[in-house]
Amino acid sequence: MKQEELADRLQTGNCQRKLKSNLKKKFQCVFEGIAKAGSPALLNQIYTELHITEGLTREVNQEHEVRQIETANRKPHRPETTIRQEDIFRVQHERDQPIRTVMTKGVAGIGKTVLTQKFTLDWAEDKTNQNIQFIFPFTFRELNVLKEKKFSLVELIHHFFTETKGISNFEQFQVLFIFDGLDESRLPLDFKKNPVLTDASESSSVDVLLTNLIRGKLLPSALLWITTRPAAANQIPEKFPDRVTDIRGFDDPQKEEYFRKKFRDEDQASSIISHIKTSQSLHIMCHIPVFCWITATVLEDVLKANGRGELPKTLTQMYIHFLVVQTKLRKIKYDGEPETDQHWSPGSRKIIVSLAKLAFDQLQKGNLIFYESDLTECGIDIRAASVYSGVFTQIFREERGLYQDKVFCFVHLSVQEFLAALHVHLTFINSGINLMEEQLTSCSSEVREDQSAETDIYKSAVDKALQSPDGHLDLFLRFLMGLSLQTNQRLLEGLLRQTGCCFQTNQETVQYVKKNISENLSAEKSINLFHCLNELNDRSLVEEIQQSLSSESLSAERLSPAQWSALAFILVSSEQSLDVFDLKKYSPSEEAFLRLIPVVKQSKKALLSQCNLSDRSCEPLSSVLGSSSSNLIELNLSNNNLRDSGVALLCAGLESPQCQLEILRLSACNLSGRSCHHLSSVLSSQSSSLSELDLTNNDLKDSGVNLLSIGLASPNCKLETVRSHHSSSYGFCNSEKTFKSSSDGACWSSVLETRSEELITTTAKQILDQYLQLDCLFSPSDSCRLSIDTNSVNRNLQLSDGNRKVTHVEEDQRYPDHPDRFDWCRQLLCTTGLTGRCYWEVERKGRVHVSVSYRGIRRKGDSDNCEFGYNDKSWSLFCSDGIYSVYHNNKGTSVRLNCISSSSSSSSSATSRVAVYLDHPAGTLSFYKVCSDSLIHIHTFSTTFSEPLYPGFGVGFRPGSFVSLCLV
Ligand SMILES: Nc1ncnc2c1ncn2[C@@H]1O[C@H](COP(=O)(O)OP(=O)(O)OP(=O)(O)O)[C@@H](O)[C@H]1O
Repeated sequence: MKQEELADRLQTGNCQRKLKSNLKKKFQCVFEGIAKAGSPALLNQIYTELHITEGLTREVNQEHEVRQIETANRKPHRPETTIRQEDIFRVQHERDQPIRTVMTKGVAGIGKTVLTQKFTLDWAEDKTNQNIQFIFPFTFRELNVLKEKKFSLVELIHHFFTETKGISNFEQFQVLFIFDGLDESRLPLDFKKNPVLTDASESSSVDVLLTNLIRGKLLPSALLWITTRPAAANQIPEKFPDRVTDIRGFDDPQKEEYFRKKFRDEDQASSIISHIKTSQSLHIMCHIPVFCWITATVLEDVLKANGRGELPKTLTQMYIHFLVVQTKLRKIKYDGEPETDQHWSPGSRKIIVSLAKLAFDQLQKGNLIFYESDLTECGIDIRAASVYSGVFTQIFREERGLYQDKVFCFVHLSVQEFLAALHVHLTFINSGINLMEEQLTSCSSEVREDQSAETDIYKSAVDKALQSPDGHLDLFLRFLMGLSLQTNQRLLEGLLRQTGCCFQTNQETVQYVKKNISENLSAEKSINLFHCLNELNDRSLVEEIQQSLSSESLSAERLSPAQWSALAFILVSSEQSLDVFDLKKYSPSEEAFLRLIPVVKQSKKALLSQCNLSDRSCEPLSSVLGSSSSNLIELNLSNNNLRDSGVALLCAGLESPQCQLEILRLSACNLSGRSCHHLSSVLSSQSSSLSELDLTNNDLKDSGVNLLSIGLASPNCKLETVRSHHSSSYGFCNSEKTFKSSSDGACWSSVLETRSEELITTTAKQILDQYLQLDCLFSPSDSCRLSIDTNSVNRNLQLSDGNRKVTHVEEDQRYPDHPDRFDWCRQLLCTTGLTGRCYWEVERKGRVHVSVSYRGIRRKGDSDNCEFGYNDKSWSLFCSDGIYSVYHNNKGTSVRLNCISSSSSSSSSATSRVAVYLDHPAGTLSFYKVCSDSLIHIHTFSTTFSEPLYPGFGVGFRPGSFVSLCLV
């Protein structure tokens, strides 16, 4: 080796060692606001793994066409990949292209900065990624300050990392640049206009250096890692990042791990964890690490006070508590005063008021690091600032800048955002000035004390936040909304002069936020406005989200996984009851289902029928069923292509001792007898709570029923109702058979009785035989006697036979006018709205509609809104001679009956019988043709009925057609 080369190597080694050593010093302690107080937290000790996933695509700033192609190409089954921190640049498969640029997105406080620090520390400690020779971690905060200056890339490196001054060419090394906090960037980053720069020794603005690094023109061999809050990600054109990752925060075990690491005392950690679990919203909120840290601080205080005081539920409440705790600590520590409820001394009030002003002024300007001059501008004396950072150690901090000059910042950006909102609020309360108006100088801001002035603040804050291209006012807006609630203001008593944001103002703000949601916003902006509604404690938040998704103003198709989890977070943390989860109200898709699993887990009843689910959904659903925190009691999975493989997965959860499920509907799930094997084992498991099982419209065959009966015969089986539908060799042609056990002596009793006896000798076949011999199709208690609502009968329908028969006639009948009367459609309704399980039969001749309808169906005129089956309020079977079609919401399907008996009455003069079985709670409506000894299944509607259903008939086609109610 030549001497020169050797010298170079030594030089490089030296620089690397020094850089590693300095980075180790810089990052081994994580500043959690306690550094000054004496016991810095070691990053390696507190670092808890985060859930990081590879984002499928960027969802922002895309051309319309590109979006369409991308949506079409997106493979729905592509599994979500979890990435470990140290593998952020590692390709998944050998054949994948190398990764040069990674963009990591994550909401405020999710741990982006800490993640980059941990990555760098592990490298500096020689643990990971040793193929990289130099890591240069930059923050946009620091780069903003150099906005006006000129550097070459090499000079910029030397400027921040003096250790590497001996190296003038980095091309020969594997270098990684980290740029943390793109959302904080004040550089224009104009990729269209900035000139191309390829020479690392040529001087230019920091902005040009950065755009060229990202373009790959400058130092193309270097790796780049950019982190950002999601709303600001669109500053980098989509084509540049080779990988986009999302930080999803802590999952439940990681939350616990965080608190166990933070509180070394096991008892203290356990009681903090169990405290958090008592509040659903707090527990959910803790998936964001910065909230874990704030919660830890707040709860430590709550526990000291023997658990007194209400737990914070919203973000604003959390930060208010945090501020109060800090003020209390300051009072005890520095003023030496005893702990009382009066923690706001004039001194602490003054400090917080000044810091809040500083926070707002600087946030407006986009500054997150402040110099002495910034502080003086805000009226803060520099000596006072040092004192503030010394006493409010967990709010404000003093650091040494590059040249050892003093710089200040808030301990976390979210704290600055909270205090900025507090300042806007305080200013209005104290002086009536609306700081959110366009001109921000106090002399030009109008002073208005009236109520509309207060609403104006919130409206203009919403406008401003929506205008911000990088979302830098998003969190601020959430806090401002939260502070408008009186309940929250009360928590700040002593700091705030009591105010009165009245209900009216609150409602107007809510309406304004909703109006904006309905306008075509980006997903990020909509989601932030949902957060705002949550802060405003708005009760219609859940419907608002459902409406946005179903009206496509928030396109379910284009939401990223992280955006879905934000929605799930908002839904779960909203105080609204989510007892019934109806997936169709959000988006009837597997994607939506998988993303909203936390909401499913919280609900008691999950309606997932006809939602395009496959066996892919069954594994996560199974783990919900098996989880001790799941509330699910009823699950409707009917009409999804789950197949046997799905049911097998589902059964693992059903067999779990934690599973509390009582009702399971698997009608038309493409199941064969194989599913029965698994279900049977669930039924015989001791812990199973299943009392109702619907397996209709599956091809179980005799062998399946046979297998099922083994479970049914188990002494552990708690099943009371099972519905199965099978074609069998026992003579039931494609018919549905309902077996119901109840104390009134219905069909299943014999099986159940047998079950309680000595079963060891009873074979499944015997049991099967027993119940197939039972000759009843429905429980007698289900049959119901209908009577016609005479006020609804159309004048061309004649009543006879004690009002049990209606016949189409030409001459008008003399019925009085009535609002309920169908004036044009030849229809009628029955008197009673049905909500349970009901069975009825009618005799018919000619072309008739046998229907059910909500009471609200239109009665006047000839529109689709009146006619059975042509609107969303009614479901109908149209029977002609030997022809059947079913209709709902203007969609018709004709049904072919394969049974021989179906052709027996095809003559137009013949009458025939139709049976209807409504299971309102299960959401099924079945029609049958009645043969002499059996029912022939025609069609089953599977849906969710939201109102009572009224049987009705349409006899509209030819005089002489009739419908007559039968006595069953
Ligand atoms: N992996 C982790 N383990 C333990 N604590 C963490 C972790 N990540 C973050 N934290 C805690 O959360 C706080 C906020 O994290 P961080 O500053 O990295 O968030 P961020 O995503 O960069 O936020 P912002 O977008 O607001 O800048 C940290 O100060 C630390 O207390």
